[in-house]
Amino acid sequence: MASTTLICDTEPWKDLKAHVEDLKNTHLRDLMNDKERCQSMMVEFDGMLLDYSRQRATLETMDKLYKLAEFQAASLKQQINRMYSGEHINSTENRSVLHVALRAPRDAVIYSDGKNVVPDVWNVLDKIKAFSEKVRSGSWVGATGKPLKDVIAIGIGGSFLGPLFVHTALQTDPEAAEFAKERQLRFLANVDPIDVARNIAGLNPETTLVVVVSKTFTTAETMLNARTLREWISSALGPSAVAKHMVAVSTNLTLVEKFGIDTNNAFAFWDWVGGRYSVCSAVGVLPLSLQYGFPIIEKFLKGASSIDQHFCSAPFENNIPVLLGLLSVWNVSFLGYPARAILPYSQALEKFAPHIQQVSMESNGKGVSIDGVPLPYEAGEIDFGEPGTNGQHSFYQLIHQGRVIPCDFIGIVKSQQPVYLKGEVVSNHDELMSNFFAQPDALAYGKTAEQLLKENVPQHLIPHKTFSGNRPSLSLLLPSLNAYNIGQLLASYEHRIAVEGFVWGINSFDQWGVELGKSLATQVRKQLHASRTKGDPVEGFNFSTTTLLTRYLEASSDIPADPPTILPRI
Ligand SMILES: O=P(O)(O)OC[C@H]1O[C@](O)(CO)[C@@H](O)[C@@H]1O
Repeated sequence: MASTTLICDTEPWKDLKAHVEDLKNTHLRDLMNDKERCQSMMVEFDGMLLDYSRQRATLETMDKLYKLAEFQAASLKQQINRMYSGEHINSTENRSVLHVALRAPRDAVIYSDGKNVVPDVWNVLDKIKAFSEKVRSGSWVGATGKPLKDVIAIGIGGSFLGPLFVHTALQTDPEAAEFAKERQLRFLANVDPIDVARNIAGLNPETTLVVVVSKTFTTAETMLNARTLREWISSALGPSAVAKHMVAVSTNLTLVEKFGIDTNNAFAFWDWVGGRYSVCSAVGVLPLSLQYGFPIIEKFLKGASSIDQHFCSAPFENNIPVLLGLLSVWNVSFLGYPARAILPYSQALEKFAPHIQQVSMESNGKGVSIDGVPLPYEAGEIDFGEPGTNGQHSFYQLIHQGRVIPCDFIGIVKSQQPVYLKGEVVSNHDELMSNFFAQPDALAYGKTAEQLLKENVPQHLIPHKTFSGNRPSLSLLLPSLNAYNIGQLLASYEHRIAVEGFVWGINSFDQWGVELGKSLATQVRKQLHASRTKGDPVEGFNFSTTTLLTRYLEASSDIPADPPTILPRI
């Protein structure tokens, strides 16, 4: 059990604070000259290579970080063990945190509340396998007897971002793409009717299966979108078609049934799976198996499981998620860099940063310790990112010469879609990877005024063309980007974020911060209804909101009080 002492009051924390001073005058240029240091800052596991030599850290820094992690207030190893053994480490919701069980081998034993949950996990996986095979083979057909070749998955937040990331990453993997021929998978997340319009554009309800994904089955956006697509199906095919065209993924099977979905076609998961950690549950596995077939998705689960085993068994100095997590704590809490850029040099990973943004910011964006004590230090970080090289032509200017933002460069050895053009200097993937290798050095070394002078740069441009360097980054090199590697990448980041939260002494597995906005929206929804249907004046809001709401209502007063059902048409 972690102690209630705040980590910032411990000796290892204070020691690290003091250690920042030792590094103040050490430039990354100099650190990079120390080959022995660089060698010890390369870690390999299961084909993944992590190089963190471009962090503003020495081997002494790493020792101090390990000490911090081992110290009683952080007790990282113990906390990891508590997670794997199903203790209720999500204490504000009194829940275990067992997303590792979602990808555990069939014969693994993982307990939550005295029960081995692995057989339940595999019951659902087997059910998904059977169902997805029926749909994919055409033995499950729609209400008019046509096979269902298109899937719309409705869900938001954790019930959307992870599956979207994996789908986007698999789309161009030749093996996965082969199994997805003639099929489409789309994601409807935003309650904005434009998202509905875009999702149904070009689809025929007769050949479409809708998967409603919601842990709670109460999320306002998801439920309105689900009712909208239910209407889209039933207005085209009759209400009885819903049973053939809508299935659900949820922990709340009672509400699934109430909604009108046959619970035989509902795929369960459990309250010990946090929404943002649910991509390996039916939340991701069902839509992805419908698109790519279960065997491909099983490989993804195996990749994640490989990292799960590594995370709970490797010593800290060889443990990729632990190293990633500790370095993030170092950057945020000691070097004072509040943000992190996630920069995959792979277009297939274009949705990785948005997914990790939720996993990280919803997990660690907390202001109090796990015991409710206000934190005297900042926890969490601002995550953002874009695939290289697009990011280079967007926000890298700030990263090179403006603020210091530690960067994660993620590179892939073998492209999913290689292109070679006769006569070109390098292949297209080598061109991409040239940037992957160049950017970290540009950030670390920079360019001095002396160098510019030697290049005869005019004096007045020297300040503008100088790069201070000393900007930290890390590089992660994956052998390829198939389902297995995608699983590895996902689990590495999930665990990294847990490590950060464990050290900061916060609860990374609740998300109370999303509640206030939701309840205020309920009040606005009631007002809009009352104003539109009974002409009630706007009441109970501050001046600003009253003015905005009144303007909104007045400017849209042509909308009838009780309009007929209208579905988008594009
Ligand atoms: O799966 P549900 O219950 O619809 O919730 C969707 C998302 O909403 C949140 O509760 C808050 O945004 C997320 O944590 C969750 O992933």
